[in-house]
Amino acid sequence: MARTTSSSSSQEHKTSTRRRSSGSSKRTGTEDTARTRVLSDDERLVGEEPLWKKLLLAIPRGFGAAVRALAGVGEYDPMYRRDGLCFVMVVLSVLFCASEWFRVNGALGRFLHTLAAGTFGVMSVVLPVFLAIVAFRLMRNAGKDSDNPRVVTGWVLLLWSICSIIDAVMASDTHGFDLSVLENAGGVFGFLLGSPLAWGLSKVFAVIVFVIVALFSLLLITRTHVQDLPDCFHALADRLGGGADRDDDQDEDDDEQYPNEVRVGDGVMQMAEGVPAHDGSDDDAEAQPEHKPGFFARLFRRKPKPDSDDRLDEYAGDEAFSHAAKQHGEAAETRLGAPRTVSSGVSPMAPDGTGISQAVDDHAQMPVAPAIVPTSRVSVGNDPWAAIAQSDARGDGTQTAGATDPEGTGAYGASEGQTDEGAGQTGGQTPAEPDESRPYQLPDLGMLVKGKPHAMRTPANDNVIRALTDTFQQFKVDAKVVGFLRGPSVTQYEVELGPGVKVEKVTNLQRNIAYAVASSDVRILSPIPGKSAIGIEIPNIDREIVHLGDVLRSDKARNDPNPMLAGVGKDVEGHFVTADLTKMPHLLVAGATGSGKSSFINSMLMSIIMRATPEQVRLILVDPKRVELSAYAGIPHLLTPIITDPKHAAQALEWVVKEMDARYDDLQFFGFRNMKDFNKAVMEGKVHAPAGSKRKVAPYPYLLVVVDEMADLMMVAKNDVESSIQRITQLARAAGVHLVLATQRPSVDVVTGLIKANIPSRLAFATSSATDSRVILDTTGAETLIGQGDALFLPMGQARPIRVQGSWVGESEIRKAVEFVRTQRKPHYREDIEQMAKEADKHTVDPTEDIGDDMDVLLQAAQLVVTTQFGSTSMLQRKLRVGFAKAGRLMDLLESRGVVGPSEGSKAREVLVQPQDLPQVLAFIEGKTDSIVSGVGSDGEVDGEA
Ligand SMILES: Nc1ncnc2c1ncn2[C@@H]1O[C@H](COP(=O)(O)OP(=O)(O)OP(=O)(O)O)[C@@H](O)[C@H]1O
Repeated sequence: MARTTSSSSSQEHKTSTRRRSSGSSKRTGTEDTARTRVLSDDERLVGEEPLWKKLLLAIPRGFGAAVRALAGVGEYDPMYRRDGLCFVMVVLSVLFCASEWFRVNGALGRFLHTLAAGTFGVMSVVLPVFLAIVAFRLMRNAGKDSDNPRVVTGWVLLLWSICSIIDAVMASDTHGFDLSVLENAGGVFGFLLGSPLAWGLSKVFAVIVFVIVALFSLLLITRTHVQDLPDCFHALADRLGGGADRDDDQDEDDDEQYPNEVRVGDGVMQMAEGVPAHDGSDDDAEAQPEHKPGFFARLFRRKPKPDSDDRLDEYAGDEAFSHAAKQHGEAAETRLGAPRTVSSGVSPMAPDGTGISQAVDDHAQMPVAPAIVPTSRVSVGNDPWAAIAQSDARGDGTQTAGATDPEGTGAYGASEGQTDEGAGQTGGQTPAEPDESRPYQLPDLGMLVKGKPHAMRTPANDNVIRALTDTFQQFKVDAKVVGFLRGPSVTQYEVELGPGVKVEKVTNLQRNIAYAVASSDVRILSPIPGKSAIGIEIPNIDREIVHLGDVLRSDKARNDPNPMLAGVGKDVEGHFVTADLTKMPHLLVAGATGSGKSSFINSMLMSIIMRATPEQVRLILVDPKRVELSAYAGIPHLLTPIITDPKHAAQALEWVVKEMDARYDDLQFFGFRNMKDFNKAVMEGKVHAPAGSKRKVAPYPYLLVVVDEMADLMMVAKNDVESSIQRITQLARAAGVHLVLATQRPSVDVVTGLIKANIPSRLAFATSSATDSRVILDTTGAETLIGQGDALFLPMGQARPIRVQGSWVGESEIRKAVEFVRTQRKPHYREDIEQMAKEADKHTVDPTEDIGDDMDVLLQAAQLVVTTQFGSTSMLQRKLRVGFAKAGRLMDLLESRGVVGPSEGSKAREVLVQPQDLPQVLAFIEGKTDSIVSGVGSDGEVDGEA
């Protein structure tokens, strides 16, 4: 990234230098640069204009330039030109108002009347209004996206067709050109087409033609497409006939769209006992009638500019591989290669080398294929050095990571208009009032950024091969790099041993290799599975970004209609990796802070937004960090507003358990083993509601619950969360409910044995220690990952984790896609989830109620257990001098507060909090804080940081 930035800035520098040298040599550097920029802007503006416009404006521009030159005025602001034009139109409007409406009898008045009436006939009377409207429009709308040409063309066409109609009716009987007749008909303007058409076709047909043209011009003015006309008529009929019909339609639409949402009190089949009914009337906004701007409103309204909303051109979250510090300058890079070349004694490279770099160049020019980029094992052949020498001699073709393809951003503009609806939280952006009668459209994959083609070999790889070979030579190990596989972030070098050489001779060199390649993250695989060779994985210094768009556009993803498919990234061989979330069926994502968890969750959610309709997948997003998932606020896939309060999250999980049970009841009732079969049978019309029931049987959507930070939930309501997760994970697969749990604290108190046992698929990003890696993957390895999306992926059923570079999706892409879906449908939230949370809040009892008079002794017990990290009842008996029954009760109280785990028979209980958290624990037991981790207590006395 750093290199890309510096090279682009140096490029800019060169360009400006070139411009300077071609400009006036007398100017100072600063002036000159500024001048170059202004000129180039202006040139760019003129260059973008079509030829006809340039020709048309050549004379006025030339005149203006001459006046400015004479008056000594500098460059003008193009805005003034527009204002000037509007001003002239307003003045003309006033003049024609005087001549046409008040018929002022001066010479100018008469001249203007002759001019207007001669041109427009009797329509000259509307000329002042016409000019005023056009001036008003130009004043309010400017720029490329203003639609001015279309709207002004519409108005001119309307005027022309009316003039032509008048001409056809009133002047076509006079065969010939008679200005006095035309002045009282459609003027010269109408005569041009009106009379000829009336003469050649008959008056009636000419009029019909012009009426059609007039209607078309109205469509142009109102920016209405022909296909929208039925909607317009429908809306008009609604307005005239009252809202009753509309409400019925709305209900029907909702029934179709959310078929499983059983309404309260509509006599439908009840869900299992205790399951809150699926109340379809769950959206406040639904009470408000949909409002689409009317026909006349659109005649004059200002078109919202795509960039007039709150969106930025670029977001901080667009940047992949962000570094806290960047290196600048080229000297450092030059120095890097030089000493090693000398020390290794490798012969200098041939200056006319070809081959390798050529291959790299070819890749650079390769069109971006939507299919899987084939990666073949690059064979270095018998003599790798020749190739290296040649490639280095060329010294080009390096693919630097970090640069995004600006063209790939796609020209997807924001949809028109935004409202406050659906935000409801985090001050999120607001979607337009969606027209839900239209079929739902998935966002176009072209909206996502295209990455560079995968490079199979770069000079950086050759440098590493040289360093490896040097190391083997220096330590007199008979081993040779015979090939390598370049992935986006890591390359696996294949090393073959000479006869009789022990594998340990290479594995023992790990630290020396790390030193030689200047990377601490060297991983040695001995052997590479399925090969008699050792694999050495070394991070690429020129990492590639794996764009989610490329993963989703791959053949593999395109050919899979599964709405729950997530684009994970690329493996070390450069193959795209996708994951079927239904098969996971639950996924644990863990890694240290900054390792790429949130980026993965973004990619996963974006995969769903891009591929699944809200009818197919519904989401519950839990974001205790509050900012990570806020971009998704208001998407129609959401079942509840994004949950940020960990306590409410625990309630939502409970709701999921009930929903799942209800689904099970349904499956049982209809005799299906899982939701997939049930949905299939419903689609084929093989499932019918029992006779007498009004219920419509419809496919169930998948339900995906994403928790961005599990630790926060576990701290608040460990037992509830754990038991909900356990129940969901055990049963959810058949019911189409799937969990994705992420945490940056992969310690045993967060990722408990119970959770681990029930979540079979794991995705480990870089961890800070081998212990953390073991907690997630049951094996080490994640601690050697290089961060920023580098991950070990262990899907269910696979014995060994695969190394992947996670896919990246920028914030701008997320916002575009989110806006696209939000403008189509409103989210239909389930109120019962929120109700459960509210009721739980109401029922919150005094946290110290069950402790009674034992508070002091309980605090002592907590202190003992936490400081000794030993959860033994007999220890409490001894140290606190209490009986067995009391010690047992104290231990149960500690369990209910999440201090110790459940009883494990005669063994001591697991202690779930660390000694350093003792002050928070004591405050929590005393009821001063809401949770063991919360910083400030309910009465504000305790600071969790203490
Ligand atoms: N797949 C990726 N490709 C490129 N860069 C990435 C990728 N994933 C993460 N990064 C880089 O790493 C930074 C941190 O990533 P991210 O926010 O996903 O980490 P995190 O694990 O969620 O951290 P935290 O737990 O603190 O939220 C990103 O801003 C980005 O610069």
